[in-house]
Amino acid sequence: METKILIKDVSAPGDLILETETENLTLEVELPSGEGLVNSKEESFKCKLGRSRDLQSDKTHRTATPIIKVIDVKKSYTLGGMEVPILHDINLKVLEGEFLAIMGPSGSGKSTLMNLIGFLDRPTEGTIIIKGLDINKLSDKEVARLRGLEIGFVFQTFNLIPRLTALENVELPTYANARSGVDTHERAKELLKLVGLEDRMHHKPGELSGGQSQRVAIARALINDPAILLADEPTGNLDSKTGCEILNIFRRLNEDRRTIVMITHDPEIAGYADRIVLVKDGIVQNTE
Ligand SMILES: Nc1ncnc2c1ncn2[C@@H]1O[C@H](COP(=O)(O)OP(=O)(O)OP(=O)(O)O)[C@@H](O)[C@H]1O
Repeated sequence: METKILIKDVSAPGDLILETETENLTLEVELPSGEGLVNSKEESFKCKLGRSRDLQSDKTHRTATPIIKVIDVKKSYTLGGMEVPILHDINLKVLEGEFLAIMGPSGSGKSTLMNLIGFLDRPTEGTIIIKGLDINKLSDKEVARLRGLEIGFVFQTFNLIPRLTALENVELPTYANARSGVDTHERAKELLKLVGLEDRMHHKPGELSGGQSQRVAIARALINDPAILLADEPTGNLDSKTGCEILNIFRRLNEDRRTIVMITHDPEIAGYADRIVLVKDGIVQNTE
């Protein structure tokens, strides 16, 4: 039996919010009953690596508008008084609704690039524009707010707070930034249901498996309904089956219009994305 959820009003407390603030669209999401984005009973959700034909043909949610623009960006670190260049003249556009994989060898600058895209760091030179806003023209406070509302992060090591429950971890970002009119407690519960952790809400990270922890991290990343999800080796600490389930969650989120940028060194995992860019020695080797 399937449950149909019709999401109409993003402002009503308790609603599952899957829309951006600016695009007040009606959206239908069909989920297997009680399973959210994860179906542990396997049937309706095939865990298969690689792009499915359906995925490639159904890209109606993608627009031609770049949501991320990286323009002539350089990044250096100062080490022992010396400036060490890490990224050289990076130019990259990510379209709204796109699923992009960034690949490259260890030390090539992938995480550095992701930190810049996620406004966790500022470029030494060049411009980064997220949703039309130029980081160079924003104060630290404005950058923090934009990051808190529009960007969700998922890391290889989950980065959950050990003494907080899954539910408390998911709610945590809303103490710093939250969208007005949203019941964040209810939304955190809905998101945990969505990732299949309804029965683990009150467990602490030490009582969860790696896959469950990563699902909590994904729910946390979605708590403020960000337009962009940034994932740095999200399956790096997981076995292949669990990693595959996480990738399927990303795929569903992307089908629901979320822009995803994922770092990976694994070509098979990168094959899940719409497009792959290669970073080598601090240079983007291909932009298409
Ligand atoms: N805060 C920092 N200070 C100095 N050097 C840094 C800093 N962060 C990263 N680096 C250096 O920048 C280079 C690129 O690091 P980065 O983490 O971006 O690579 P990566 O491609 O993500 O690697 P990996 O796949 O191993 O995670 C490395 O040589 C690293 O030592």
